[in-house]
Amino acid sequence: MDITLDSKNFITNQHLTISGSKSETNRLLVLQALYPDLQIENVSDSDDSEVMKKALSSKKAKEIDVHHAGTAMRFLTSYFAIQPDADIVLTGSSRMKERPIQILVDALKQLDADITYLEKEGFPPIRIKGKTIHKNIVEIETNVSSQYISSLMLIASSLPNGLKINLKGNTTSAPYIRMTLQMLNTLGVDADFNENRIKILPAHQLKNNLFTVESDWSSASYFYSIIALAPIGSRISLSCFKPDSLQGDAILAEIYKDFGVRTTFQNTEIILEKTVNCQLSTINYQLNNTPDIAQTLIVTCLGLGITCTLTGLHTLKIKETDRLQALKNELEKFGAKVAITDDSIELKNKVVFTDSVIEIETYQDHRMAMAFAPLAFRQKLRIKNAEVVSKSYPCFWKDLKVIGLHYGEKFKIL
Ligand SMILES: O=C(O)C1=C[C@@H](OP(=O)(O)O)[C@@H](O)[C@H](O)C1
Ligand SMILES: C=C(OP(=O)(O)O)C(=O)O
Repeated sequence: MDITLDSKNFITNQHLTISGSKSETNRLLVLQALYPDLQIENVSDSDDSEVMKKALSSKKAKEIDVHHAGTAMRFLTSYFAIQPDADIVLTGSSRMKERPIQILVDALKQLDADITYLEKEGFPPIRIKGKTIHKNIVEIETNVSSQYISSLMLIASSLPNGLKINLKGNTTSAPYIRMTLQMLNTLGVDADFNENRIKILPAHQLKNNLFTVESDWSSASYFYSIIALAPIGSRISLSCFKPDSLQGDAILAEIYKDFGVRTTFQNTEIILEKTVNCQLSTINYQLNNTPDIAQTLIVTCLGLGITCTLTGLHTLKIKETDRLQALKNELEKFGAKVAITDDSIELKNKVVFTDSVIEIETYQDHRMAMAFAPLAFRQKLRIKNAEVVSKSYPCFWKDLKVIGLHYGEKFKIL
């Protein structure tokens, strides 16, 4: 499905409820499989969480296909490795077969797990024969994906001897590791993280059995971008969010001040309001902690006529697509000059928007579709394969319609 966007009118005072964080949800689903008394509120409606639920409930399956869901692939690898009756093949989309998993598999093998590669060494699909794991010390590299570390942390308290994880190298996406740690602590698991050591004690049961998931800040990023590109006075409220978020992407409230967007917390809502026009001509961000908002940010900059350099992005090449290359390809369609390296992207000029329609390819990446949508304030867009958004945000197009963004004939509610 393609969507044509042509947005002229906008917006005051609309409200949206954003679904639960997919990162928090997918952690809790693993923990719920390990501690069945756990109850989860505000579960994510994302495809990635649906995939996770299905995988964890198909006890007799011989093969599980996680499609594009990175967290499901990584978290389920550890989960099945410690199920004594499991003998399962974990596979995914063709892109998933290009997303590395060796660092995690090697760490689990240090613990005596039985995992083999079925196609290419280091990549899914993998065969996992589960067993009881008695070892309790592991060393792991941290500069490729934080999901490997979270994956080990999620099974740690279910191991008879708990787990000590020694982290090696420069940690990428660190807030996601802290999210896992804080969630374990909130549930009453004894877990701590000091310098480069994580220590988690065994727990037969959880002390707290209810967890309410905060809504998804990465999903909120697209509304930050919309408000940044909208006229002064535009405003939208989103729920359910907390000032003391576990999600690193909550930094959006700070970052978007630079673009004239004020965030006010009111009970469980955030109110985003465009208060001033952005006076900046250029901006730099180091996004090693928050890779998922890189696409949103660079598109906001293009829309506002701000040049920018985003660094700390080496992991973007191994996400749903090579996001650095995909951004370069699509931004250049607007006349942008874009330079990429292995870990950065630079937008070098201000572009002139026109009356023509620009077609955006989405590369099977939900965030390509959602990040470009706010540019409808500047240029008519045709977003190809718009249904990709369901990986994290199935109601995205419907929600844009609710807040008054208008679409061409091809618009359909998903
Ligand atoms: O743990 C998580 O929930 C996630 C960690 C990050 O991945 P990396 O650690 O691979 O960067 C992030 O990009 C992804 O969307 C979700
Ligand atoms: C990178 C992402 O997800 P995952 O790695 O879980 O596929 C994402 O949602 O942007």
